[in-house]
Amino acid sequence: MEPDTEPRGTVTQREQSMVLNDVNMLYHIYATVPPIAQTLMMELQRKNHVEYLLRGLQQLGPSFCSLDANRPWICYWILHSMALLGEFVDADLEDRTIEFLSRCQDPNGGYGGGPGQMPHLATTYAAVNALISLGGEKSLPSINRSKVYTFLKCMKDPSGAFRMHDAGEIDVRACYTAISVASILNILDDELLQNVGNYILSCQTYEGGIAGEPGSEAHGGYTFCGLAAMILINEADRLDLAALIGWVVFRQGVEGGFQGRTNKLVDGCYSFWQGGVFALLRRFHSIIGESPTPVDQRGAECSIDNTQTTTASDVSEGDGSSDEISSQGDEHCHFQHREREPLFHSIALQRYLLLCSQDPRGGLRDKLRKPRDYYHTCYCLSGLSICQHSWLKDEDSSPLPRAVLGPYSNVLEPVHPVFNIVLDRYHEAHEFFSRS
Ligand SMILES: CC(C)=CCC/C(C)=C/CC/C(C)=C/COP(=O)(O)OP(=O)(O)O
Ligand SMILES: [Zn+2]
Repeated sequence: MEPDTEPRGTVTQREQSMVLNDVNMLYHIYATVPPIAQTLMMELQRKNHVEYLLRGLQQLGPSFCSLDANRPWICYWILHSMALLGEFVDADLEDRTIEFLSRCQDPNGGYGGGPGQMPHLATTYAAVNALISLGGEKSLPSINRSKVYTFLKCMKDPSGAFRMHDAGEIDVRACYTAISVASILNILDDELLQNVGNYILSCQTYEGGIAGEPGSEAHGGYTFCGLAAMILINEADRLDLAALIGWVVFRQGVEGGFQGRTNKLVDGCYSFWQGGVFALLRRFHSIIGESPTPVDQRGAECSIDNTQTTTASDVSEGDGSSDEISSQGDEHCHFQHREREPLFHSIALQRYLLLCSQDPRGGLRDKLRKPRDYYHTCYCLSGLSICQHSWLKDEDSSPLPRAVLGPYSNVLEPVHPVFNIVLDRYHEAHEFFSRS
């Protein structure tokens, strides 16, 4: 038998070079086609994405069994993607979705993966975010907040952390989903808050990122969850933020996309889990009135160019003669306001999302050769929005053209990074739950 030559969970050099070959080949094709074809390749295929999303939502009835314990998630992934694209669903689909999610609500509080299923924190978070993404006067009142509160209290462990479900596992995901739901529904109190920060703190690893549980490996998904929860409970400054920033900046690969953890492949969904960490850090620093130190200040003295279309060659290297991807950043200058530059390479990430993750027939995916799915569609679009809106002076202004790769019509709605809900819907929910 062959000895195990690679540590468990680590990608092989062969897997890594296959991904790089695919990506390099596509970027090379992009660089050699005429400008009109480049524009097409870099365009967000809105119409096809909407068609793909609506097909998924229409299938959510009892016959939809493929992800039976995940149906509130499917609702959230689709409705949030629609909201990012600035689209609404029609009244019939809206009613059916609200009715379906109400049937997932447990009589004792919280939402299960389908009607009659055991309530679970992940599907409770998904259902609440789905209903908020839908918005409107029927959707928000359908959430039984006092019962959700009872459910959250039942999930609270004496240690301060949360369990995913009755007698289920304790982890950072459970802490984030509980705190996120409680916060947006305006039911967060001292009892729910008690000691949750200590648990999250115990999950920050020697690498600087956050793991799912104490002693595990730092991962983008859990780093997002841990930091977002710490911001919500006002304890983010207890984390070693310098180490966390140091960890996350090195998760962006030469392909432009992010990996979830050290020595793993890039994947489109981490555009949000890791890209969202930068948006959280920016938000946190603006709350406490500081500016995060840019890792790369090369753009500091450059002037703004008003070109309407930012092309992928804007991210190519040196004299532009090579199509190969280099691990070095680009030499382009974007803004005079260095305090608002993102700490990651936003244009390179947009290039990865539009060229590699986007399926031109609609939907987005992990990487080339992988199939599209609703999870990746949601988190790739969320990451794209984070990129486009990462250079703003404030959250209400529109992105500058140079911040947007491809035609300006690619611009998506901005998200609230803590909840991953489109900003308008977040404000509507915040207002609604503040008065009721
Ligand atoms: C709100 C909520 C429920 C958040 C979930 C956050 C999240 C995405 C956690 C990731 C969990 C994890 C360790 C995946 C590794 O999968 P893998 O080994 O297949 O992937 P990898 O090779 O990219 O690490
Ligand atoms: Zn993924």
